[in-house]
Amino acid sequence: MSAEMDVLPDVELAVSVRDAYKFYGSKKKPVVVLNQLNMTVARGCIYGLLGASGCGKTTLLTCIVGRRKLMSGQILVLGGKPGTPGSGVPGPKVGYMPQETALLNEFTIRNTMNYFGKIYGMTTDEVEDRMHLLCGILELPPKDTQILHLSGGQKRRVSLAAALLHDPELLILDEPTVGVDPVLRHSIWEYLVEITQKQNKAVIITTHYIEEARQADKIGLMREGTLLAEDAPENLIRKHDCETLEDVFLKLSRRQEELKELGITSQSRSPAIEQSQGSIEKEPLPVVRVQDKVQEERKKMRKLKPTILGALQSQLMMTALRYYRNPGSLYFLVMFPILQLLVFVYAVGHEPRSLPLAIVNEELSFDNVTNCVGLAEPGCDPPFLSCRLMNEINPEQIVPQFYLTWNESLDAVKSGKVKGALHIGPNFTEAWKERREVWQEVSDELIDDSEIAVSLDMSELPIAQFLSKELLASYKRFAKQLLQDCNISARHGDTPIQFQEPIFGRSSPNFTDFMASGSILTIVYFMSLGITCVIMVTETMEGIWDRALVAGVTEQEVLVSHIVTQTILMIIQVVIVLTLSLAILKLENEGSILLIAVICLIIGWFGVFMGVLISIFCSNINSASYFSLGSFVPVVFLSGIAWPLEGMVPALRTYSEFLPITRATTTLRAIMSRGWGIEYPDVYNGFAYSTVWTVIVSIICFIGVRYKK
Ligand SMILES: Nc1ncnc2c1ncn2[C@@H]1O[C@H](COP(=O)(O)OP(=O)(O)OP(=O)(O)O)[C@@H](O)[C@H]1O
Repeated sequence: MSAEMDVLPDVELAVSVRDAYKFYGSKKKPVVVLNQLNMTVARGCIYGLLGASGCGKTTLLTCIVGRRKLMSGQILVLGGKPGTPGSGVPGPKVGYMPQETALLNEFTIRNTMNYFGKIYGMTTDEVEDRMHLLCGILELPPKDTQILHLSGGQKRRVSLAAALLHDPELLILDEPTVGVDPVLRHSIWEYLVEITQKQNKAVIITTHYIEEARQADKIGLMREGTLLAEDAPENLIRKHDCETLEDVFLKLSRRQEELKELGITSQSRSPAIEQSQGSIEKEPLPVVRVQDKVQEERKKMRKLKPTILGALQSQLMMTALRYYRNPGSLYFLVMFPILQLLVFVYAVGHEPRSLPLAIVNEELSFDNVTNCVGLAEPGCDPPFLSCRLMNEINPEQIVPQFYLTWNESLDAVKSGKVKGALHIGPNFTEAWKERREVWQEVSDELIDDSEIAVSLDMSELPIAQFLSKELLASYKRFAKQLLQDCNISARHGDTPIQFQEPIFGRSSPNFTDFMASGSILTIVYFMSLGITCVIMVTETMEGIWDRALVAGVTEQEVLVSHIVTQTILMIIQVVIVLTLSLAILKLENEGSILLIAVICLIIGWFGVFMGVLISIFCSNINSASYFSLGSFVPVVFLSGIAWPLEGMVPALRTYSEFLPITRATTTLRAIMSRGWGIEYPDVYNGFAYSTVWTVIVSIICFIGVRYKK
């Protein structure tokens, strides 16, 4: 058989498949789907491909349109090998209606036709003319009806119209009449007969209605990856002495089983497969003239050439309509970055407030303890110094809860009622006075009496640290004031380390400033990644991606159109995030807004390409979501966004510093907090690293997109 392929292809053959072999899975455990299959489809012929579910029909059709490759064997379509330059397949020569409707719910019928028309390179007028014709033939609802509101059968007809839109030479229809009522099914067949007979086009059609296939000129009966027979329906019925095609199929299936039991594989008996040789003898079918306009239309159609511009226009139109008709998505696009930023700014990094602290003041009776009102007298010799100390505690930050004994206060800490306990002994004031007088010879006992014991719940580190800081500050204020009142320099009460005005940042920095740069980049990165990934996986699942490729646009061209569209969305989000964080929330920024915007855009692009990469390897939304969500925690914790890199285990730190978001975070922090420009290594390193990473991932995407599932 393959020798036949070496001679010049028969120009009257629309499709010729020889010894097609294909399996899914690994070489070790192959699931053979096409097994030395031969098939011949002439021009001017309707070829009905029949077979049980799962026998490999769709796989065969996708190989014919060039979307899948055979492991061995050959396919010629309209004289060329699908997928080779100049073959025109995939391309406008072929019209493909996949099994799934492959339509966008957000579109109207008109939008759908314009979308595919633009991909094919048709003008708006050409699309309008063809749409008008096809709407009549396929009895489509009004053109401005949204796909979402169509029934299953109506959607299939719109999908069929999309396959017919550009008037292709070869039509490949995977179950076009499912869910279509008998009357309309009849008129669809009439139309197919019309275009094959009058325009010499070829149609390959799969259907589950075996008797419907009697209207085909030739039938291929497929089972377990091979064709059991291939001939005109009447010939098959006559040859096998059956009454219906169904009987023929059952008879041939039984024979295949018997041959299998005898150990005769399809490969060894391939030449014996029943095929009609030479031209197809066909009974003239009772053709009802649908419309002679078809002929005129065809003359009007010029040679179409899909372009990247057309793909881009379609992509932009699709994205705009998706957001217009889906307010939820628009909300996600605009409001999510705003919400995320607001949550970050108002929830992270601020000093804790209203922390309950158990206080045991043995200097006072319990009644007096609860309020030191009137007891915190000024001067060098006040009666209750402990009340002076209490007054220094900021009640907005620390809420005192008074206890009688130290044990009771410790129990309160253990039971979680308070965050810590503070103890002032009965001789506190006396001890302080004595300390002041006998400064040189202070005994241990005196030091004990003047000490304030504090016991904290250290399980919540930030709170414990904050309480320690606040209590130390309160003590300092108390000590300094007392010294001042006693005419001693307040500086004696200070620690000998004096912190001057900071070189960068604020005197009392908060964690929000530290995390701001990383949070801005994380929001930009994950929003870009998420949106790109979801849109690309959805399009693949909806069959839109495949349809665009069958129309003749390359994977790379579709990818470029996606990247341009996603870039527009990403720029919108960067503008939102930066306006909110810098202009409205006024996060600390000492640097150039241009540099901030550029690093955000680079990370946004990195997110877009990572989204593309995930969509290449994940064939459904679930796995893509798991992948995206799973990468969130490592990115946040490894990039030094939440904790300084200096605090990481050394090996992990080396690895983290290699990551693009880590460098970009350091860069953005340097720009925003220190006002550094591009001349500083911390700044240009981040730009260089994230750019190189983005370029590497984009190259992988452009190569890998060919293998997109
Ligand atoms: N991408 C894939 N990976 C692995 N197996 C696959 C893949 N696509 C299809 N198969 C398997 O290959 C076999 C043939 O599938 P195919 O879709 O070609 O059958 P079909 O005849 O078109 O079925 P139906 O009439 O139900 O659409 C099935 O067993 C299917 O599970």
